Amino acid sequence: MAAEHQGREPLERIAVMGAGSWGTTFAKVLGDAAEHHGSRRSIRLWGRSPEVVADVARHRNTRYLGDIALPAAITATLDPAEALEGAQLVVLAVPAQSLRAQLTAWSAHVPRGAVVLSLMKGLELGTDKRMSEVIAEVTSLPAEQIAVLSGPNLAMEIARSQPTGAVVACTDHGTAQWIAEACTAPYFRPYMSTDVTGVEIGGIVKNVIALAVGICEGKEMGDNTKATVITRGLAETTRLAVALGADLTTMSGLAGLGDLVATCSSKLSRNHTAGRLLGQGLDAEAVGARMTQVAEGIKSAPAVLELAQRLGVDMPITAGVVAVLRGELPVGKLEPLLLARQLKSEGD
Ligand SMILES: NC(=O)c1ccc[n+]([C@@H]2O[C@H](COP(=O)([O-])OP(=O)(O)OC[C@H]3O[C@@H](n4cnc5c(N)ncnc54)[C@H](O)[C@@H]3O)[C@@H](O)[C@H]2O)c1
Ligand SMILES: O=P(O)(O)OC[C@H](O)CO
Repeated sequence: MAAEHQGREPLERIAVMGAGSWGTTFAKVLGDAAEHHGSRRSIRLWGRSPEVVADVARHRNTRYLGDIALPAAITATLDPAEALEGAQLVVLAVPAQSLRAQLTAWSAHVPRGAVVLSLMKGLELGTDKRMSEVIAEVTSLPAEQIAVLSGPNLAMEIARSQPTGAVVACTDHGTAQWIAEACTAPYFRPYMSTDVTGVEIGGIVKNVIALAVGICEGKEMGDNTKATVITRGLAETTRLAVALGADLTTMSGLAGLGDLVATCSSKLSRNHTAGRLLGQGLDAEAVGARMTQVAEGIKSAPAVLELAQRLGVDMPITAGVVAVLRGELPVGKLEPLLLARQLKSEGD
């Protein structure tokens, strides 16, 4: 099926770099998709923990996914070169702030014709670059070989085969379609887009807004408050995305509104959880110490704010979250600060 697009061959050899919650779950999606379509496929999962790699050999990743069984097509290795050898698709699922260093170490082993797909939802601190931009810089691959996937994709729900949608974006529609076909499973429905910027910005900023909603929850505020933060959060996400050249419609789609709603409402969300702890009075350091998995919004929030300020985009919720994270604003002052802002029209 995939061979019909851009002369690409069927997707049989995939490397997934990162054996945490999402890397492992997406490997499972790819394995289940191949099984569903009766296709041959080898999925090599790179992990840095010997225990996790040994567990995956027994078709489990207990640390991240409990007793969920993994498809036989998935094997795991500690050796990035072994994972990457001959890969047609390289899927990246490590914490955003570690990507540049890791990919630099791996890039000599990335096959030149491979497409690189980012699953990550973070903005690089210090450069304010999106993951697709970091990938382009480190690998020098052309845009048609760089794709991103985002949407309301809480890993544990997907690992349990609960249905969801996602968006695969690449400037080249054929590449997006090739990937979308390869990851279509009975419980996973990808849509295609050429709006890489919009899809990434939706995924990055929803983590910051989820921190804000988590703060509301930690302070035991009600649903009106949370709905207001979600809605105004979408407004500031949209302002940033459009200033960066994204399509407005992406923001009302799965990678915008869809992911924002999922992350802001779910107890499974690490960003939402981190926000709740902030709302209960813990400082950023104490919250970081409690988290066993990455909550990208904590590190990305200052980068999002810096990017917005550089573009002259107003992002008051993000600014408030950053001030709380930096310890510059007591969490109890966030609400009065946001409510006391100058009156404005809703569309502004
Ligand atoms: N978990 C989800 O539900 C989900 C869904 C969609 C997108 N994402 C995104 O996917 C990316 C990966 O998230 P995840 O949930 O798999 O994270 P995780 O914390 O569950 O796993 C991260 C993995 O990266 C590895 N790793 C490699 N280098 C690392 C380093 N320098 N520091 C820390 N860990 C390192 C860890 O060992 C671990 O296997 C994030 O950008 C996240 O926003 C996650
Ligand atoms: O657990 P979180 O907060 O990283 O969110 C996971 C996914 O991004 C939800 O789509």
